[in-house]
Amino acid sequence: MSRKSHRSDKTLKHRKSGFRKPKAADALNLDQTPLELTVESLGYDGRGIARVDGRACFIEGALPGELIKAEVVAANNKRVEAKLLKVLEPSELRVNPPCSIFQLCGGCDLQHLNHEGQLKSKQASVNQMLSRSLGCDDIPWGVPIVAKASENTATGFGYRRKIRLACYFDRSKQKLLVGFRAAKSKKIIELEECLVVHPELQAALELVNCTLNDLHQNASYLKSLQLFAHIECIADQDARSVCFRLMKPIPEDVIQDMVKAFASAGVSLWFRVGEGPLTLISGHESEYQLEGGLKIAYTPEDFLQVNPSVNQSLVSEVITQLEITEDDHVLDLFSGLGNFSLPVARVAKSVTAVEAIAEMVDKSQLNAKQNRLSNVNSVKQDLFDEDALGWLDQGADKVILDPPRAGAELISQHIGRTGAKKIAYVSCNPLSLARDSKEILAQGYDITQAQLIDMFAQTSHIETLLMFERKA
Ligand SMILES: C[S@@+](CC[C@H](N)C(=O)[O-])C[C@H]1O[C@@H](n2cnc3c(N)ncnc32)[C@H](O)[C@@H]1O
Repeated sequence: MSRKSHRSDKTLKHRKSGFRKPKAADALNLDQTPLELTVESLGYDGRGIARVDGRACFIEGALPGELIKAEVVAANNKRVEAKLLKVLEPSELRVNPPCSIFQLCGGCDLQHLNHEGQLKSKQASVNQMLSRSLGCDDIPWGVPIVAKASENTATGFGYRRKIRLACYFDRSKQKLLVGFRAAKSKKIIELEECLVVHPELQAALELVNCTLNDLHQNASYLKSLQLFAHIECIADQDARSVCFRLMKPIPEDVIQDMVKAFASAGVSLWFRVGEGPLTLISGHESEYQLEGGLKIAYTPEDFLQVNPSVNQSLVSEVITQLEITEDDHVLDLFSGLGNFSLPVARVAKSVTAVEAIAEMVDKSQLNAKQNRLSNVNSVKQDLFDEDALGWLDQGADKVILDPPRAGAELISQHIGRTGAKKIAYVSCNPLSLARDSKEILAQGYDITQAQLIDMFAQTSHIETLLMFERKA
């Protein structure tokens, strides 16, 4: 390809994304590029933000307080995108990323910032979004919710209990490549070691890699490997399981060899073939434990909070902050397998757990039964549907909201109908949290505390707990 045609491809790319390749003489005065910039803050996507000609300039890999040299790669009237060329004056919070594939892998994007800096920057980012949406600058921040100090997860590594691995059969190497997708690409980064995964999950990962490529090298086996779409691995101190998503069925002798290898390592084996059912091939359904001996059974495709130690701290914090008493009826919305409902039911008079996925509703009810809790009522309901408002009208003393990234807009607009004194909102998306908080305040509540939750250390993902109390 000639240099000319290469350039025109790039221009097209910028037009498609809403950005254009800036010209040297435009308002940005880009004949000065590379630019020297002072980074002001960290965006909620983990990129440093500086100002260029009054516009926000986003720079991957740059940290607040740093003086950097950067080259503009795209711009429009409101924003500029720049590539980091050199850090001239590093932040004192900058560290060498310990992972050898940090630059390639799309998994962690904040390993160059120390753990304390990650918490501070994430809090500043949520604070800015809430302040803007609510028109106030006095959000009452409490201490972040972190892993228990006694566990090795306190440093923000070795915590993750669930990952999805992509698969691709490389014909030239006659090998199944298993790993994470590269940043902004479909390329698979082969994964031998991942520093954020739980040690038990690391062991399961090694088993997957070795087993698949070492079982046989004959043509029929290699053909089977081409049918692997992706793999879910779940493991922590309580259980280990691996679920293979297959495009088509694979031969019985291959399955039997996999069963032997996984059974001898104590890992439960699951398959889902095409759109068929999730099937336990060998081993048993897993469960994780919460304080007080509570056991929550799950299958590999169920939603699980990824960081078990931080999850335990979060569950305890929600119960404490809600000040649940034995007289309380609690509404747990977006309740999953009962991660909050079950520990809350130990203290409260009753819990209504509402969740959209039928399998999880059934498991939540079963989990309650197996933990001898008779005061949990698990119901199936799409909480984005107007019908859901009927559950609010039944009333509650306390409410837990733990929605997916889209948030809980409809519920927030009508939350006052519950008459609840206190609400705990657990959010994995600061944007929908800021939007929904405005609705909750309009329903007659105040924010009494905000806490950052250290659920996703080393990555830019942000989890927040916001507590609301009904105005007197
Ligand atoms: C962030 S998870 C929280 C689950 C649970 N509270 C926990 O701690 O494990 C969000 C849950 O909301 C459920 N969900 C997603 N969309 C929903 C909807 N429209 N209505 C009800 N539940 C929904 C998901 O299936 C998932 O279980």
